[in-house]
Amino acid sequence: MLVCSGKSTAGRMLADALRYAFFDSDTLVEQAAKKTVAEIFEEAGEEEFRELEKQVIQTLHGYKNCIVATGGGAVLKKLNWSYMQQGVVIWLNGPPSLLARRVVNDGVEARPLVGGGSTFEQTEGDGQYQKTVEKLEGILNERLPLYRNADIEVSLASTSDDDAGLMGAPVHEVVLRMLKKVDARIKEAAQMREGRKDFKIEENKSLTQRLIDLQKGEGTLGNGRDDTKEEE
Ligand SMILES: Nc1ncnc2c1ncn2[C@@H]1O[C@H](COP(=O)(O)OP(=O)(O)O)[C@@H](O)[C@H]1O
Ligand SMILES: O=C(O)C1=C[C@@H](OP(=O)(O)O)[C@@H](O)[C@H](O)C1
Repeated sequence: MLVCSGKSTAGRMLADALRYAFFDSDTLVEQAAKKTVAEIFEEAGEEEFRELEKQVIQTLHGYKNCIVATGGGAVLKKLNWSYMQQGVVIWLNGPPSLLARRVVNDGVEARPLVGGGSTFEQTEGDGQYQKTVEKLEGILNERLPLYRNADIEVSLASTSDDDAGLMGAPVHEVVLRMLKKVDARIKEAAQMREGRKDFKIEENKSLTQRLIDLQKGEGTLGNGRDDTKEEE
């Protein structure tokens, strides 16, 4: 979820694959404020940006069948979590060394927290890259416990160890990883729902005995089937 993890790029492709609508919260904030994210940070400050971002996420949370790419700092507001968790939250997890390459490649100016803004001293070449890595490491350290609250974590690591892998896994691979994990999660949830529907307390062990077993750390509440019998 850090900057340049590909939330907008991969999010849009995921939405296309699912035929869902796609929203980019930074873009909606910019449209509402009629300023770029960098200008909002510069002129009104980060807190004002966070407030606008919260309003956008609040507006979007009621929508179904959509993918929302939030800004990397949306995790900072508790209220945003209550909106985001109406859906499935995906963490695109890549190391600062990788993301810094993308930031520098794009130009740091558009990313106020890592490069733009008047407080950041611009340097050339490797110095710029190194500074960006350090900045991202600092942000990641602060946010890691929050990113870990995501429902699904998708690695941005490339499987190729040549130059092509320096920018991370290609976007179609990232989208495939997201689809697989979302699919697995949906199936898991469906199985749990089925299990609950299947629950028959009158069969086999009594519910009281099952609860006693559970308290002792033995067995599960299960679905009413006799756990001691082999599957046929
Ligand atoms: N899987 C990828 N491989 C290589 N470059 C990528 C990948 N995903 C995104 N990028 C590039 O990284 C930059 C940031 O992508 P973006 O989707 O805007 O990230 P975010 O929305 O997380 O800030 C863009 O230049 C984009 O083309
Ligand atoms: O991580 C952050 O705090 C931010 C990330 C940016 O979005 P992207 O992650 O889409 O670059 C943008 O919302 C703003 O510059 C703040």
